Amino acid sequence: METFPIFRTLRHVPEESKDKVISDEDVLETLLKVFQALFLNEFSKQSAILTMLPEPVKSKYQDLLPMQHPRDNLLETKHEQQNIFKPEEILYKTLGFSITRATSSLISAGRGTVYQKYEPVFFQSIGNPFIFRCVDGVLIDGNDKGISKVVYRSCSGRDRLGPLKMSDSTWLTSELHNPLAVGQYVNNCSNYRAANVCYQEFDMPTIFPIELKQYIPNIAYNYNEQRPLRCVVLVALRDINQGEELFSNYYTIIS
Ligand SMILES: C[S@@+](CC[C@H](N)C(=O)[O-])C[C@H]1O[C@@H](n2cnc3c(N)ncnc32)[C@H](O)[C@@H]1O
Repeated sequence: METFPIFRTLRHVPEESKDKVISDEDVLETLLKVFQALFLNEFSKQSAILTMLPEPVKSKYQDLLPMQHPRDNLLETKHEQQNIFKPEEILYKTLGFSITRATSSLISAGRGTVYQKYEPVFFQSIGNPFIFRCVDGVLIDGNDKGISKVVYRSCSGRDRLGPLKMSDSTWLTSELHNPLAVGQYVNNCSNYRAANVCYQEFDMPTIFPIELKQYIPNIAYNYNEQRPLRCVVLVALRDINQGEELFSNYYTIIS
C-alpha cells in the first residue's frame, strides 16, 4: 500500500481566470449531451412527469420522440419493450468512455452539498476529507456518509417540484443514475503517480433545462441561494487508457 508522499505535489496556476482547461461552454454542452441521453433512455418512466411540465418542455420531446407521445398508450407499451441501457452504457455511447469506482491501486465531477462561505459547515466538516474548497471560498461536501449524507438528502427533498427532482441523490446509493458523479473518489497524485485529471469549477446556468436537473449531483445548502449552483468537474489532462486509475491534484495554488 502506498502512503501520501512526504512532500505534497502542488499544481500551480498563474491566475484564477486561467484555471480552466476547457471552456464553460464545452462543459455545459457535454453535460447536456449526457443528461439528455440519460433522460431519453428512461423516457417511459419520465413521460408522466413530462406531462406536468410547461408546453415548450413537452413539445421538445414530442419532436424528438414522436413515437413516444404520452397520450398514446399503444406506442408507450412499445417503448417499454425497447432495451433500456444502464447509465454507464449511455455514458459510453454518448461520450465514448465509461468510468467506474473501483478499489484503488493506492486506496479511493464533483458532487455534494454546496455551502457559501458564510454558511455553517463546522459539524459536517469534522474528519471529513471530502470537502472541496473552491477558489472563492464556496465549499462542496461530497461525503456520502453520516451527517453530510443526511444534509444532502434533506436539501434534495426540500427542493423538489412535486414529482420532479431538482438534483440527483442516487450517488448516495450503489445505483447511480448519473455515472459521472464519482469525482470525489479520485485520489491525490504523488511523485510516483502523476495527475491525469484536474478539477475545474463550473457554475450551472440558471437556464439549465428543468427536466434534466434531476441528474445534477449537487444541491445548494441554502434554499434561498440566488447564485448559480457551483459544481466541479474533472477534466482529463491527457488521453487516459482503458483501466487506468484517475489521479487529481488536491493542492492547487492560484496566484
Ligand atoms: C476525497 S477522499 C478520496 C476518496 C477516497 N479514496 C475514498 O474512496 O473514500 C480523500 C481521502 O482519500 C485518501 N487518499 C487520497 N489520495 C491518497 C493517496 N495518494 N494516498 C493515500 N491515500 C489517499 C485519503 O484517505 C484522503 O483523506
